[in-house]
Amino acid sequence: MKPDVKICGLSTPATLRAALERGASHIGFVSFAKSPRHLDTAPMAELARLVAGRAGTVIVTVNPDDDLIARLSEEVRPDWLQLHGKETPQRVAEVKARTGLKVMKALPVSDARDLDAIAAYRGVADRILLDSKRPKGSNLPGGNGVSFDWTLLTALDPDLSYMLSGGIDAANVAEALAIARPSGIDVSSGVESAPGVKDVGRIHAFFDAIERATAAG
Ligand SMILES: O=C(O)c1ccccc1NCC(=O)[C@H](O)[C@H](O)COP(=O)(O)O
Repeated sequence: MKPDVKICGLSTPATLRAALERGASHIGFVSFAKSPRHLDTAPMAELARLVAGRAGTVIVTVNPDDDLIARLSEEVRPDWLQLHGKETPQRVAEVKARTGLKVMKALPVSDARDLDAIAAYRGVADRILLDSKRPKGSNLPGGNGVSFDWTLLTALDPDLSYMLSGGIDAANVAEALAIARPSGIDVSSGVESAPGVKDVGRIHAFFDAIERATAAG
């Protein structure tokens, strides 16, 4: 089955259009000042208008306070908020209740024990996103272009609907899908030519690789 595909950290109309034309299910915009992919609210809202019903618009935030959540929700009108910090299950529930938006909760994984955290968010978050842990020296909790051991995920309940992310690109996405069998794949660095610079050619190569992998069964 074809996985959902989230292209994260888009910041130009041309790369956004390429992702939409190739059938991205989710388009991610980053609201985190330290990120090379950060967008202020006004340009984010402008790009979000181009998505308009063609995919789910996701705003990625890290431990956002209520003011930021309100501003992003009102000005950008996303479908999803992705919480990529240390938000508790209670905070996820509160954000959903305050905004009425769907929430994707990112959980960092480096070993099997990290998967224990999933239970507390299941049924609270609308989707779980399993990402690599922040590597030493990085000040970003995501978008680092590093992967983790996907074989850990073979132990998960097959009914868990989650997105796999972290260091995925056109060269390894077939392997990621074959090993982990996630219901969705998320990519950022793997479709960039430099940090924060999305590349139309790499976006096409990424979708080509997914199409080859899923056509092969
Ligand atoms: O992408 C960022 O700059 C970012 C900053 C702060 C929090 C989260 C961020 N990205 C979240 C994502 O969903 C990325 O797509 C995910 O971490 C995978 O990134 P990559 O390994 O670069 O493909």
